[in-house]
Amino acid sequence: MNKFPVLEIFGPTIQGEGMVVGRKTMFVRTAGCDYSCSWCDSKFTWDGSAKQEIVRMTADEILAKLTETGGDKFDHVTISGGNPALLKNLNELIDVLHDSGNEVALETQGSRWQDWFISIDDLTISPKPPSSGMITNWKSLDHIIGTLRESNRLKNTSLKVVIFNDEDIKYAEKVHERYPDISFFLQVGNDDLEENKATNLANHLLEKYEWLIDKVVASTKLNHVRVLPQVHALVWGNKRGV
Ligand SMILES: C[S@@+](CC[C@H](N)C(=O)[O-])C[C@H]1O[C@@H](n2cnc3c(N)ncnc32)[C@H](O)[C@@H]1O
Ligand SMILES: Nc1nc2[nH]cc(C(=O)O)c2c(=O)[nH]1
Ligand code: SF4
Ligand SMILES: [Mg+2]
Repeated sequence: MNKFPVLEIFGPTIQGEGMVVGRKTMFVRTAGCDYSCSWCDSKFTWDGSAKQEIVRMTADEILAKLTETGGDKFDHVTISGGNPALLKNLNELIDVLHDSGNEVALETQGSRWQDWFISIDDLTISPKPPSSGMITNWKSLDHIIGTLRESNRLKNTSLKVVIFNDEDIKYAEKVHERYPDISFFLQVGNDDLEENKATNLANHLLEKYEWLIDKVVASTKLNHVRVLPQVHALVWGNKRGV
């Protein structure tokens, strides 16, 4: 069996973002990313600072740890990172999770395709706007969305763009125009990753949320969309493992 680099296994908690926001879920966070977003809230997955915490685990070992941590208090597992789409054999984990009665969600940025995307129940693709410092490879994104469409998986797929400024709004409009039939989410960007008091962060992020709502309401190109904050950031602030 293949081993996967795991940085965190936690929960049950709620999915704080996007298409299944509020859903009770466990999290598996893999190490390693092909991007380096300026505002990444999970930099420890790729900047080397948590290198000694990475554990190489088989799918069975991950399920055992999920069960040890969450008991029988979960039936949904979200895989995030880093970019879990760097892991070619992750189908092994998805199969083990499905076989044990779980639904499986995945968070990725849309830079790499994997064949196992078609077995994900809740697939979130989060292309990165200009504020991240990353450049979108539209060919890759077209290929990913096109393959999901041909495989009849668009019902299981969503796009989620994190917004920090006006340029990011323009980028979100472009993404939504390019893939109009995919469930589309705009998410408040957290620009204060150092704040360690949850209530201070919540007050700040709620102001950002109001700004984002105002922008989307005023846009003629963002109609069939949803606007959300990171609910976990409102409740627990910048705490890790929630
Ligand atoms: C940490 S990433 C891991 C998965 C994948 N690498 C990706 O970016 O989609 C999970 C989600 O958190 C979002 N995110 C990261 N930093 C953020 C921040 N400072 N504020 C709001 N959302 C953020 C990402 O855009 C992504 O949708
Ligand atoms: N509660 C909670 N919801 C989340 N949604 C996406 C997360 C992520 O870091 O990928 C995340 C996370 O870390 N915690
Ligand atoms: S793609 Fe995701 S994990 Fe990678 S740097 Fe950007 S936000 Fe962080
Ligand atoms: Mg997060």
